[in-house]
Amino acid sequence: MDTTTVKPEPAASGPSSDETPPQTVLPELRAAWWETGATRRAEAKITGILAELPYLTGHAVAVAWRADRLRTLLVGGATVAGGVMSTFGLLSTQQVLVELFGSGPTPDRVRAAAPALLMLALIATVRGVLAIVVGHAQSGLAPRVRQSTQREFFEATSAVRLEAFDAEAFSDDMERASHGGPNMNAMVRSTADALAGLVNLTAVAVAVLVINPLLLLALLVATLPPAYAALRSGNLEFSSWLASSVRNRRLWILRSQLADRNSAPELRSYGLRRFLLGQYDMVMTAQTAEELRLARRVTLTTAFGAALGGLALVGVWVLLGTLLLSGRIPLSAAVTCVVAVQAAQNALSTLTYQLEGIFESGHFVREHLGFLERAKDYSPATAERPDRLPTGPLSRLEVRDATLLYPDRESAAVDHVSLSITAGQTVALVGENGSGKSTLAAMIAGLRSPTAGVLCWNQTPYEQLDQSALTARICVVLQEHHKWPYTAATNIAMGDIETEPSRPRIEQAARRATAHETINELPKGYQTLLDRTFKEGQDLSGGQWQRITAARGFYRDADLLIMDEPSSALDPRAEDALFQDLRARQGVGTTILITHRLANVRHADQIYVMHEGALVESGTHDELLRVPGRYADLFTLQAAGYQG
Ligand SMILES: Nc1ncnc2c1ncn2[C@@H]1O[C@H](COP(=O)(O)OP(=O)(O)OP(=O)(O)O)[C@@H](O)[C@H]1O
Repeated sequence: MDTTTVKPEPAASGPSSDETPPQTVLPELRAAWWETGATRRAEAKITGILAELPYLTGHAVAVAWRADRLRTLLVGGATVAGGVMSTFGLLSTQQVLVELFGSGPTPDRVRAAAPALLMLALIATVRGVLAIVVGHAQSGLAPRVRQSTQREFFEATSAVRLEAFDAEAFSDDMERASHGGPNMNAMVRSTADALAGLVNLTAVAVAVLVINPLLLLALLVATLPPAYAALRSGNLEFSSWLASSVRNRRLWILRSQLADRNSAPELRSYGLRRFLLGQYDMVMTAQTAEELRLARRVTLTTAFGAALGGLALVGVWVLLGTLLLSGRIPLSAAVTCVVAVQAAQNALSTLTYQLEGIFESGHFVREHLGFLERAKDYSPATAERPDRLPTGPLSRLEVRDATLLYPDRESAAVDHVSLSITAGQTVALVGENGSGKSTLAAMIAGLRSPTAGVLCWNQTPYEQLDQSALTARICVVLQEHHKWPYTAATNIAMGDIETEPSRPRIEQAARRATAHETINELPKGYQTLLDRTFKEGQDLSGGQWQRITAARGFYRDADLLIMDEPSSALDPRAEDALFQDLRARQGVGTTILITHRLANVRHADQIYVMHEGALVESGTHDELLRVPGRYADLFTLQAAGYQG
């Protein structure tokens, strides 16, 4: 996009050395959700816009019809009726003029024109009422259209397999499709308004035809060239708008560096002010140059359009003058034609504007529909298969030669891993960062499917089991937990959303996770909203959130509890309490623990050591310490740190 070479002032460019080449080209921004639509509009030819209209308007009508038939009928019916009224309005205007331009004394002429004038007033009133009906029906239709479209979208996003979110294209698609609701709404509204413009234009043409067919020629001369110019300058206006919005996005990025609380401490402590101001100058100079270039082209095209409109009007006057002088039309028809031209130009500008709207919002509607189709590729297709087996209580869990390769990654995150866990055992997964522990845990939890190999619950492969029944028997406390914007009580009770929340059970889970005191100290105790977006909402520290997350895990009371780094943010006392509780589960429930604090896994029945996706060692703590290996190395290293 931007290839302008703009060097920052040396004084303002901050640290630069031979190894760091000066930044001479602005880096491309990743496309924002709206950019694809706007770029498409900026590049579209008029024929391209017109070619898309039948499909888009047809879809808009179908969506509106499904959302609310009565209101759709009202909008369509009242719009057409309004157009019919416009025809009668013009015919009455002409009648008034015929009477006023007739012969005889003025009072007689006015009296003769009175019925047509009354008719005009009546038509204006009916048109006003019809406009209110259309407006009312449209406002009722809008929320229904938006709601049904958004629900469709959320149904798809909440159903797709977790793997979908690994695909970059899927996330981008999802971002763009998430705007389908408002855009579907806009498209339905634009379609209705375009219909109004079209009906009004037709109404004027019909009236003009009835008055004198020759006037139709004048109408065409007056309307077609400006319509062409309007659609053409639309492209450039879009390009110009795009350029300014890109500047705004760049500015927004810079604001997050120069005027933000989070960056403020580092900006000062590293003395980054001059460097960042230099970046600001570089970005804005290049961006402004691009905008000015486009502004010049927009001015030229707009001037061209205005000149075309002016020429068309001159053409109309010349044509009318010729027709009048040759006696082929009366004066009243000529004056009515002038009124008709005005009305037609208004209708046409509404029409072209709405066609642009349909095309632009239609792009996002297409994105939305495309996304729903693509989401089907990620849907758990077999989840509802009737032949799936129920999941009984866990007696043995097996991972057989399981491998998982993330998209766009060369090496497997989990590489041919086999292990087995017996009910009641506490098992630990340890290893360096990125060794595949969380990925393996996600497979065991049924959140991810292996690329190769199988996982079995009591000898039955996962894919033969009823998926929701399987995940109901497993609880995962994730390393990257989500901060749900609900009360503390709900945050815990969400661990078992299918059962009625029970306060004693919530408190018991909180106590086990050492969260009870923390919650009681909040302004509204368990009823405190844990999100500062809400009035009286509170935020918690990282460790306090971690306690709530652990409590949610305990609340579920599942056969298998998987805890991925449950204590990384806990203070030593809370950590000790948590692991004592987990130790008490040993022999009663099955637990998989992932942690880097190896002292916490000493009591595990089995420790699996992972390295670069593979399982490299296994055994109890004592067994693993007896032989030189990764576990012994890591443990000794950590222990030495504590001994000082
Ligand atoms: N969603 C993902 N898409 C692509 N690669 C991923 C994704 N999640 C993890 N990885 C990669 O897979 C490998 C294993 O990651 P994983 O999170 O399982 O490691 P880990 O042992 O749990 O690490 P840590 O101790 O840091 O939590 C890493 O190389 C990581 O970069």
